[in-house]
Amino acid sequence: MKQLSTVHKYFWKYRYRFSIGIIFVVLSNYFAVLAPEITGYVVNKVQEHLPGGKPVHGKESYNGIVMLFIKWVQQMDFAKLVLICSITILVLALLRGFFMFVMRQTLIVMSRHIEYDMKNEVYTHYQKLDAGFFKSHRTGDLMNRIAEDVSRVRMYTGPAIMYFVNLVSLIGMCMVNMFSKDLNLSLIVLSPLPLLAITIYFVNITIHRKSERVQSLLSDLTTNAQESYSGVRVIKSFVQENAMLRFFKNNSEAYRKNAVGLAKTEAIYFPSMTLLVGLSTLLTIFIGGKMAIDDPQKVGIIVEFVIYINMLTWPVTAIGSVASIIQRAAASQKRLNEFLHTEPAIKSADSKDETPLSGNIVFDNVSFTYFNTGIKALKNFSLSIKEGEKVLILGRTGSGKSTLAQLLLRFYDPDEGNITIGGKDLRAIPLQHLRDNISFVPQDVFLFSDTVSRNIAFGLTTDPSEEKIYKAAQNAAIHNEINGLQNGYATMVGERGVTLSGGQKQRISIARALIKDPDIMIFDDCLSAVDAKTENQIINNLYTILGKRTAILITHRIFTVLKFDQVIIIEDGSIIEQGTHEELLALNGYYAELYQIQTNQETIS
Ligand SMILES: Nc1ncnc2c1ncn2[C@@H]1O[C@H](COP(=O)(O)OP(=O)(O)OP(=O)(O)O)[C@@H](O)[C@H]1O
Repeated sequence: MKQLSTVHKYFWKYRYRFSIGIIFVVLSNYFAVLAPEITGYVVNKVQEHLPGGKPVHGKESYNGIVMLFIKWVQQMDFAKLVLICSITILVLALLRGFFMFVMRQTLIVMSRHIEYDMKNEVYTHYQKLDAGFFKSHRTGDLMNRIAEDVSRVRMYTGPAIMYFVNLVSLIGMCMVNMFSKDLNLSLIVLSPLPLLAITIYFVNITIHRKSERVQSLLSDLTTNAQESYSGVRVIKSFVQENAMLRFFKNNSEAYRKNAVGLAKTEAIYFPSMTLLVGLSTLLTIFIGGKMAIDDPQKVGIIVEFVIYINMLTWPVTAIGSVASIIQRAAASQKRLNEFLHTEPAIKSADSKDETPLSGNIVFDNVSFTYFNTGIKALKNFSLSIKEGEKVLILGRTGSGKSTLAQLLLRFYDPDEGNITIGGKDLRAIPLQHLRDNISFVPQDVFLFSDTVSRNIAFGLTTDPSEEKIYKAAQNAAIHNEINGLQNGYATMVGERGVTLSGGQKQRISIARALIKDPDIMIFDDCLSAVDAKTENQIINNLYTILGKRTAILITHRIFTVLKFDQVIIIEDGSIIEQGTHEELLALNGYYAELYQIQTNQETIS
């Protein structure tokens, strides 16, 4: 419960709506409890008119408004009295219904506003967290928090609060009326209700546990099916259809068993609830009936009590569900709090310094270990890149090349040593300013489910002109292919759109970086899926585009078309060779060997 105090700020935010909602709940119940009193009164009047009926002289206590109503109608003749009472009961029901409607309109709508605010809060927090956080949390888990957990907390901020206020006010009002009329009868007929509430609470917990299990099995089944569809080519080529089918059948069987178990529990739940409610009504009729035989003047009260018991049934059954909604919401809020209290490991500098960053990048004795795997990706790494220099970074797979780029963009901070740009430590530069000034083409291409042109313009704050988009695409050697798509630049790509080849995606990703037009550019192995001819075309274009910019090109290949000021060879997180193309050839090491292999291949092809 303590966990839920985090959402109370929202109740304060929507305090007017919240207070009006509570008033509506109370009003709807107030009109509801007037009806049994009038019914009791009219039943007494009917009893008096029956052959052998006795006049009722009891000093029944009525609500103030009901007393005034009785004073007004008791002068009327019998038929008119019954008619007016019936119309009044109908009007009270309508009033109750109206206030119930506005109560839902205020409290449930408030909970939807809170849900919206919470989703925004969670989403905004996701945006602030660092790359390390996303590596150590499963995407499914993160999605669950923003969808499932927020929905469960909404159930607390809306329905649970509404049912709770409803049941407290209705039970309170009914009890006041019942106790003031007959204390003993009240205690007897109300006695099964706590038992009903406790039973429902425990059954609800069981149902919840079972449905959680069914939910998780369903999610396994869906993942299983989804992997079978997306990996269909691997499954078929390895002739594993039967094995996959067996796996699916096992998952499916576990799901079936648990779903049937849940259905059985639910099948017992509703009839037993009705039975317990029926018991209360039966008790009222039985004991009240005996009392009415001894004293016919009590008939009105008995009828009133039967109505109260029926009225109380729903709120009492709701006690159990409200308790379990609150429990679930508390568990979900705990998960949300854990995450909302996670401080981003990478914090932006508290400075407004926005002096242009154009080069002079220095890695000074930098070491970095990935905390989740313990892999030391960079070891005492030192490198100086002057403004305007073009640097080629080569090395075997896993040698630490991408880590270098990620440290420069501050996805992570080094464990030891410093990285500076223009003499300023990265940690002293506002994060947004740093990233705005660097264009990065990552190794893993990601295209959003949007049009080609919007994917290219993604990093810009204002909509660029068509010409600017075309220019970026031309420089990335993808313009003609985009024009060849059915809807050209308006073609949808990503999950919902057309299937682009790996090389096409890489080039759209390059165009996205080029259109940003910053002073520092990093290309991380972004030509791996492009054929040699297109690769040459892009490299040639880069030669012109890069101009005076500082550029780092990470790759597995040597590009002789572009003249690099420095070529760096990394091995196991440290520099093993460094110099110009000519210097490294003269060294006769890794670079020379790679150059030799590449030249031989090019000659053969
Ligand atoms: N997010 C990560 N979490 C944990 N370990 C990582 C992570 N990223 C990379 N590593 C490890 O750090 C080492 C350096 O990886 P890095 O990606 O920098 O190499 P690379 O030279 O860019 O490789 P490639 O050429 O294959 O892209 C590798 O051993 C890799 O397994």
